[in-house]
Amino acid sequence: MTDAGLVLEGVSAAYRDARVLHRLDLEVHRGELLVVLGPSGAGKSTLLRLVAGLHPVAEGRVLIQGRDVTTLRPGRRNVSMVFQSYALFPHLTALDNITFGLEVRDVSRAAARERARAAAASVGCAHLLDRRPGQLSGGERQRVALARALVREPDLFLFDEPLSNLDPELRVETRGELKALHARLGVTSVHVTHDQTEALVLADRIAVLRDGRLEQLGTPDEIWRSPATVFVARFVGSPAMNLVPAGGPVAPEGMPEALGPERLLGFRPEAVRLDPTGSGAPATVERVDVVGEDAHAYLRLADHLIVARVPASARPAPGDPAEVAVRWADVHVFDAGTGQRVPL
Ligand SMILES: Nc1ncnc2c1ncn2[C@@H]1O[C@H](COP(=O)(O)OP(=O)(O)OP(=O)(O)O)[C@@H](O)[C@H]1O
Repeated sequence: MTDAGLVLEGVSAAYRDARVLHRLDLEVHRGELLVVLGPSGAGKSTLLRLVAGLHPVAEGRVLIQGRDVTTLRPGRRNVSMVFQSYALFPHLTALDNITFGLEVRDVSRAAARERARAAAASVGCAHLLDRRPGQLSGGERQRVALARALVREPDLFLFDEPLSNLDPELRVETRGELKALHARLGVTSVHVTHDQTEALVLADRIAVLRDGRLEQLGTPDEIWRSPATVFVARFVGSPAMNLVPAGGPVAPEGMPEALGPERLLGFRPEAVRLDPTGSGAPATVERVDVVGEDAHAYLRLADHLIVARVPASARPAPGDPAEVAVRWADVHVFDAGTGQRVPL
């Protein structure tokens, strides 16, 4: 038996006949913050709901700190879930929302209120306890929802896109606070998002989910530096990694051997150099998007469009000729058929 924070063993889930998770194996270390990252429909929410006991397990087992909870009711799993929608009761004050359900678990009313105040203080909403959800901003509601999750002192936190309803500035601020809170409490956490930046910033490790299957599990550094598949390579990074067939329009500098079109070469926009050295591939600038200090220059090379990230101050103009160079050290190689990374 393992005492990992959470273990999924060959777990499948379905809606009627449609299977949405396929024999997933996943181990989250105790105290770890794992981010499940994937596009819409990948099965992220289903995975969380299944761990919380809100969706049935079709096959396999779920273990929380070594305890098999596969068939346990949600209330018996000692798990706290924070939803995107906050899921607060509109007719109750923040304080009553936080303590709701605590008193039935053999905690006296006074003790429950004491714990609620402490939890609220730790997430900065102690001054809001008398208000109802309708009198709170989105960010304040999210804090109350967090306090409600905290006060239960769970073995496992589940976060279902808790930042997605916040405006960009508040999202960045709350993301930082969540990370600090996790570092302070050290409770095993699974956080679901489709936002790659959120995943890279928050996670100890990232599980990339695609069509109900695990595409890659690794630290943010591993996911960024050695994406296991074309899917991960393109999903993480914005603009997405360029991909061209080997032997095609771009010949990386220092490439040790010639590769055939059964291989794909991947390189990030920031790896593309536009300085004309006379040896790069000739291209034409098709479009330029300026994003503050950065510019994304889209370059046409025969049938291929690749994107370069350059300083806005040094950006080319649409219609300009350009020369594209990439260093071999910046290139990722994938199998064109399977999409798998090819070790070099
Ligand atoms: N109640 C339901 N009945 C039938 N199919 C469902 C139901 N809920 C979700 N699905 C399907 O299950 C798959 C996984 O959905 P899920 O909500 O887990 O994905 P997700 O990765 O969380 O997506 P999002 O980021 O959009 O929330 C999708 O194909 C979805 O259409």
